[in-house]
Amino acid sequence: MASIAPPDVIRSAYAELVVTDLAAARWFYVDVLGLVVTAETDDALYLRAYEEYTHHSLVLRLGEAPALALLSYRVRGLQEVDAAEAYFRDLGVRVQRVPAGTTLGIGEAVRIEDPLGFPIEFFYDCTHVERLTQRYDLQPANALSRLDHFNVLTPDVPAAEAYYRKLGFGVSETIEDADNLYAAWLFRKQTVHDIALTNGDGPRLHHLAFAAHERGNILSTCDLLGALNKQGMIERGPGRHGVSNAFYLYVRDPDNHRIELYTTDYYTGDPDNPTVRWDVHDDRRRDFWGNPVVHSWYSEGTVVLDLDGKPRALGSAAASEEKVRVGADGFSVAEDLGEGKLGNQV
Ligand SMILES: O=C1C=CC(S(=O)(=O)O)=CC1(O)O
Ligand SMILES: [Fe+2]
Repeated sequence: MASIAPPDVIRSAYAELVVTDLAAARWFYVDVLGLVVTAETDDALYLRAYEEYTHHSLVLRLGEAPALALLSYRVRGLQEVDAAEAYFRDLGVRVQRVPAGTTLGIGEAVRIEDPLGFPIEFFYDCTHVERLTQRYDLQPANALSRLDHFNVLTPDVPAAEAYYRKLGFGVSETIEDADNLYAAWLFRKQTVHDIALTNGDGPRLHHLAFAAHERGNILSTCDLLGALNKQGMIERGPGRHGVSNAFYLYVRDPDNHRIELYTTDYYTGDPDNPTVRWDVHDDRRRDFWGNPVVHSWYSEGTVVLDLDGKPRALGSAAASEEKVRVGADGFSVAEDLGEGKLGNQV
């Protein structure tokens, strides 16, 4: 029997995070990160960045405990929502067809619990709102332009990569050695990724990333956090990634959700775009300048909910990048640490 074609995914479009204090979250995402409020209710905020004309790219919903409630991809038309329903019903995962307005501003959609354990949505129709690209009268120094990607923690990166390749995603970069594939970056839009797969206990969300136009926007967020004496919300960076080449900063929100600010990765749109394969022992892979990758960045993530809103149990990761190479700080494998010598010290 002919296999059923996957839906034509355009890009990672929005995420829904559960936050425990909506006012604190509003302060962080609106007053500090500069996202724009498209709509707000007693228990939810619908936010977008300055280049975005679709209703939102982030929903913050008040709840008991911090969690990821949904990762949502936009597809190329309503017929692709139908294709998603057929494809995933054939795949045998849990599928829900939800009516327009289930999420404010989003049309009819299909929601699944994907094979990796994540709550995923596919939609096309949505409410258009003012695109603020040239509203320089509104933009702060640290303005963000758009949602760029999701990064998820999963215990079996090879299986996850194969699943996303079958969905038509291209592989832009990997981190690997002879024994393991530790991480992979996959795309549908013509940049480095819409989804990154990070080796670790999962399913958990590692981070959501917003793109800025230039490094100065990101440095302005660093300055703002310092001025507010909230520099402790900076987890990693600023720095230059090896993978993706992007300039980056990772911050933790009041519920400890991880947000990356990200700029200047590269075009991946030609059909023969080559995959960049990093050796896990290359200390430039995670930070091109050799800055340390802090332990929390490898180990911490956000709980994921199923379609009934219940937290998913975690599977344990077989391999661990951190055990092989802590990352750009040059710590080498365990025996180097055992002798008290740093892998990169002469
Ligand atoms: O977006 C990203 C691009 C590169 C990296 S890495 O730390 O350079 O591997 C991490 C990341 O997945 O957040
Ligand atoms: Fe990222």
